Amino acid sequence: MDKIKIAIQKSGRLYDDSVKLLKDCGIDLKNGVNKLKAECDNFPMEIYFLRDDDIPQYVEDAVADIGIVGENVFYEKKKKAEIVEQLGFGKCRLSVAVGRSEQYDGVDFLHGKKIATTYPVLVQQFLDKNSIKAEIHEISGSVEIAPGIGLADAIVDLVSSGSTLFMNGLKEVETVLKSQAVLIRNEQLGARQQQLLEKFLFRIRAVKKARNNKYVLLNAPNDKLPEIIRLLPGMKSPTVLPLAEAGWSSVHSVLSENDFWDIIEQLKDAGAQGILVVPIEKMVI
Ligand SMILES: Nc1ncnc2c1ncn2[C@@H]1O[C@H](COP(=O)(O)OP(=O)(O)OP(=O)(O)O)[C@@H](O)[C@H]1O
Ligand SMILES: O=P(O)(O)OC[C@H]1O[C@H](OP(=O)(O)OP(=O)(O)O)[C@H](O)[C@@H]1O
Ligand SMILES: [Mg+2]
Repeated sequence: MDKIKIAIQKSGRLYDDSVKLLKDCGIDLKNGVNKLKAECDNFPMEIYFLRDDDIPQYVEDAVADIGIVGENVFYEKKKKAEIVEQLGFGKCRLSVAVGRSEQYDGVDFLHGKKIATTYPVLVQQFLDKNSIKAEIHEISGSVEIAPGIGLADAIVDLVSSGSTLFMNGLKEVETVLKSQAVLIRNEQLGARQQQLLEKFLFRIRAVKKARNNKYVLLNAPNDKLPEIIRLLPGMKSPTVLPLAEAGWSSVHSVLSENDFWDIIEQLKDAGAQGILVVPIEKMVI
């Protein structure tokens, strides 16, 4: 086959960001409503829409060459596939939670307790690592309700804002795993699929870099330029262009999202004016 086959979630937390990533990579998928398979005009890729739990198995079996799935599911399923890239979305953590009124003072609390979860493998690993013996009660959803209805003493489930725990009278007490969406690949890709994966990865990295950076334009009096340039890393070094008004320049540069607010404040203090911040669509270094 001359195409690379990718499996993504059919609907749920990862669907929108997975489709957006493909689109930002310039891959136009033509999917009719409710279709479980999509093709693309402008990249040799076929897209399968699946339950996220099934994606690692499909990738191990080479039904799909690559897939997008949460690390939580990837490590729970223990299938033969390889993580190739962290994708920066679907960020959450797999955590232990107990009733808000419980007096929790360490993992020993879990000794002899009943723990409800959708992640028995990861929970067992966590218990073994901490030498805790507890009973794991596997359920397939609505885990947060378990302590309230007497089904379990604690739960292990995904948390991001914490509002589901809060609404169910629970508190988060331990982190079992930090997770985000990852791109996984079959371990024995054919030469053509490997080549297409590398092309796709090149685009993903350009999109990720662009998302993590901003393009900054500002005006500055020429006598302040040395200090302002010192604050700006740029891809190589900042661009400096003269303004129509004598004695002033326009400075252009790229700033990482993480350092952004700190550096903007310092730029203002150093005499920068009219600071504009613009999103970057793609970034290739
Ligand atoms: N609250 C959250 N915030 C961010 N990411 C999350 C959150 N909850 C889950 N995720 C991530 O998104 C993945 C899919 O979550 P979702 O709740 O859609 O799964 P699901 O109900 O099992 O879906 P499916 O129908 O495909 O089996 C999770 O495995 C996890 O990696
Ligand atoms: O900490 P929070 O921001 O509240 O998020 C946590 C919730 O999000 C996920 O469920 P989701 O809403 O995806 O529904 P699901 O249980 O049907 O998968 C997860 O299973 C938690 O229940
Ligand atoms: Mg699922």
